[in-house]
Amino acid sequence: MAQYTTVNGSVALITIQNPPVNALRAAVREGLFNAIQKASSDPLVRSVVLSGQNGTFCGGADIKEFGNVSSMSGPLLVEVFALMETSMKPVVAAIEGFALGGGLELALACHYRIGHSKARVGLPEVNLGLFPGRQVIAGEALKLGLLDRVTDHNTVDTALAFAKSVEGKPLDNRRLGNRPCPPLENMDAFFEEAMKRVRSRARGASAPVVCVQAVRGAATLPFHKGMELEKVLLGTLFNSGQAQASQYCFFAERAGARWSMPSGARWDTCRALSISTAAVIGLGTMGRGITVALARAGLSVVAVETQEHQLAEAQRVVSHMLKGGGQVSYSSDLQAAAEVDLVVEAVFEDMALKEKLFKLLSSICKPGTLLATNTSTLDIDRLASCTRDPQLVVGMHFFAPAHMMRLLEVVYGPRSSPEAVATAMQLGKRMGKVSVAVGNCPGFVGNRMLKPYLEQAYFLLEEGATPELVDAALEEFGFPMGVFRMTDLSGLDVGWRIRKEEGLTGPDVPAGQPTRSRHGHRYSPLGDLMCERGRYGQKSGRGWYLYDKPGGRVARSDPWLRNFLEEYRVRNALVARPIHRQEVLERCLYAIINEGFRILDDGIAASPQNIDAIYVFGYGWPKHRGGPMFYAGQVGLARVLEGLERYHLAHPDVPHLEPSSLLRRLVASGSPPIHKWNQMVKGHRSQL
Ligand SMILES: CC(C)(COP(=O)(O)OP(=O)(O)OC[C@H]1O[C@@H](n2cnc3c(N)ncnc32)[C@H](O)[C@@H]1OP(=O)(O)O)[C@@H](O)C(=O)NCCC(=O)NCCSC(=O)/C=C/CCCCCCCCCCCCC(=O)O
Repeated sequence: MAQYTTVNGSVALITIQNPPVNALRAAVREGLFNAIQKASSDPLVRSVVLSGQNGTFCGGADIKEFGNVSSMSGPLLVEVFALMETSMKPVVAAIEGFALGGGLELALACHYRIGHSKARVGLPEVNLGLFPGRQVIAGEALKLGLLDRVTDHNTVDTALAFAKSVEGKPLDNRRLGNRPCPPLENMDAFFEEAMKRVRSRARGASAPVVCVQAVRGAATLPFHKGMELEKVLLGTLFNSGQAQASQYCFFAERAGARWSMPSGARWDTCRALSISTAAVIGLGTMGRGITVALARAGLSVVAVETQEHQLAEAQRVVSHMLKGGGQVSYSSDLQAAAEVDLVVEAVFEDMALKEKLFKLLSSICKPGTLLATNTSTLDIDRLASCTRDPQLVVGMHFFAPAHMMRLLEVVYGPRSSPEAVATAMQLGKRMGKVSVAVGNCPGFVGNRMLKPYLEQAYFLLEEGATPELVDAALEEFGFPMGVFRMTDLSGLDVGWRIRKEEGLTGPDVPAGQPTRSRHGHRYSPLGDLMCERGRYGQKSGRGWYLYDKPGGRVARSDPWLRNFLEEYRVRNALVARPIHRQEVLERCLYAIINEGFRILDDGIAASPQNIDAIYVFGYGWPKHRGGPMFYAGQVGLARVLEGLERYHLAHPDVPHLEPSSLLRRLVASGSPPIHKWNQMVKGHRSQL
C-alpha cells in the first residue's frame, strides 16, 4: 500500500501502491502514516520523497469509502497530513500523472512539490458534491504556487536529488499551516461578489456555495480555525443527499463501459473492429459536430453532403472548429464512402430517406464497413434490414452539439453483432464520450423518456400554466433550461416532424379525429399549432418565447402566446386553474421516472445507472440530483408511486401516468436500494 525504500543513503522513498489511481483508502492511509513515522525515527534518513506507483501520484480519497463513512477505519487523512507537515525532515512530493482532491492535499502537506510538466493537479471534489474546484496543468500550478518546480525529466529522480539538496534546511516557512494568506483589499466585497456569482451558476448545488464559505474562512481565519470551519462544512455536505448523488454519478459515468447485451455478449469478451477511417453523411448541425468529434479522435474523415451550397458552408464551419487540426476531406459524392471502415449517417430524420441511403451504402461500401445511424428515434432494425450485413448496423445517437456533448447512446438492434457494439463503444471512448449501450425501441432511452416529460409540460399549459411557470420550476430544480426554453433551442419542428412520422398530426390523421385525443389517449396539439404558425423557436425568432431576431438567444415573455393559450383553452372548453410548482415538478419528473422503470423492465437499458448517465450527460438532469432513477430512490419509491397513482386518477386518459409494473413490484417488495432493482426486472429483455 505504501512501499518504503532508502535511496542515496539518506533519502526515504515512499511509493503509494493502490492501482489504478492510488486512491487513499484505509490501508493506504495506514501505510503512509507508518512510513512517515519510520522515516522520522530512522537516524540515517535525512529527507523523504513521496511518489505514486505507475506514473500516477494519487487520485484522492477513495470515493467508494464515502458510501459508509461510519465504518471507515485507519487514520484520517488529516492525521496523515499533520504528521507529514510537522515532520522535522523535508518531505518532497514527486507528482506524475495527477494529484487530485485528497491527493493534492497530500502533496500540499509535503514541504516541497516537484511536478512533471504533463501532470495535472486540482481539487475536483465539487463534482462529487464536496468542495473545492478545477484542475490545472503543471505549468499553471507552478505559477499559482501549488508546485515548486516542474520537470520534463524523471520526476522521482529529480525529487530525490532535490530532497538531498534541502536536507538539514529549516522547514518552518515550508509548512502550509505557517504560511499567511495574503490579505485582499475589500475582502468582504470580494467574497460577497464571488458568492453571488457562484450561487447563480450553482443551480441549487450546495458544494460550490459551501466552497466559497470555506475559502472565505481559510482567507480570514487563523489556520486551525479555518480547518475547524472546513470540517463542519464538509460534514454538512457529506450528510446532504447531494454529495451521495454526485458520487453516484461518478460511478454511473463509468458503469456504461461495462456493457452487456441480452444475448450475454459483454464488454470484456468482445473485440472491437479496427477503425481508422470514417465517412459522415449529411452535414447539417449534427453531421458537422460528428465530423469534428471523429477527427479530433484521430480518425481520417470524409464528410459527404450532396447539396453543394451546404457542403461549402459545412467545410467552412468544420475547418473553423478544427482550427487546422484533424484530417477531413469533403465530397458531394456518396462513392467517397466506398473504402471507409465506418459510416455515420446524419441526414434528415426521415425513415424513407434513411432506408434509401442505407440500401445505397450497403452496395457502395467495402465488406466489413460498420454502418451507424445518428437517428434519435427511428427503428435501427428496419434500417439494418435494408443492408447486406445487418449485423454491422448500429445506432450512434449523438447529442447536439455533437463535438461537445458528453453522451453517446449506442443502440443495438436484434441483429447487431457484439463486435459492432464493441466498436461503437470503443469509438465513443476515443471521442471522450460517456457511452451507454441501449436496446432498440422508439426514442431508445433518452428520447423515449423525454416524450412523457414534454407531454406533461404541454398538458400543464392546457390546464392553466405558462411556459415561464413550468420553466422556472424545472430550472429551480437544477435543469440548465426548462422544457420550453429547451424546445425553443432545439427547434419545435423536430418534434413536429416526428409526430407527423408517427401519424399523430398532419395529413395522415383520419378525418373527424378529436383535436385533443389520439388512439383514445389524451393528446395536446399545442406544439403542432405553434409550428403551423411558423413558431419553431429560436431559429425563427419566436416559439414559446420571443427572441429579438431569428437565431436570437435571449428569451422574453410573449403576450401573443398568452392570448394564443387563452383562445386555445376557450376553443377547447378548458378552464385554467392555478398550478403550483410542486405539481409541475411531480408531473414532469415522475413521468420521466415512470418511463425509466418501463425501460428497465423492457430490458432496453441494462441498469438504472445507465439511464441516469444518459439523463445527466445528455439531457441536463442536475448531477447533484443523481439522475432520474437515483432521484426516485431519494424521494422514496412509495412516494413516487403514490404521486403517479394520484395523477393517473385525475388524468386516466394519460397512460404515461399509470404507474409502471416494476415500480409497483419494487414498492411491494419494500423499496430496495437502487443497486438491487435489477433483481426485480422481468427475466429477459424484449426487443422491437
Ligand atoms: C483522472 C482520474 C483519477 C483517472 O482517470 P482515468 O485514467 O480515465 O480512469 P477512470 O476510468 O476514471 O478510473 C479508473 C478506475 O478508478 C476508479 N477511481 C478513480 N478515482 C477514484 C477515487 N478517487 N476513488 C475510488 N475509485 C476511483 C474509477 O471508478 C475507475 O474504476 P471503475 O472503472 O469505476 O471500476 C479519474 O478517475 C478521476 O477524475 N477520479 C476522481 C478524482 C477525484 O475526484 N478525486 C477527489 C476524490 S474526493 C477527495 O479526495 C476528498 C478529500 C477530502 C475529503 C476526505 C473526506 C474523508 C471522509 C470524511 C468524512 C467526514 C464526514 C463527516 C460527517 C459527519 O460529521 O457527520
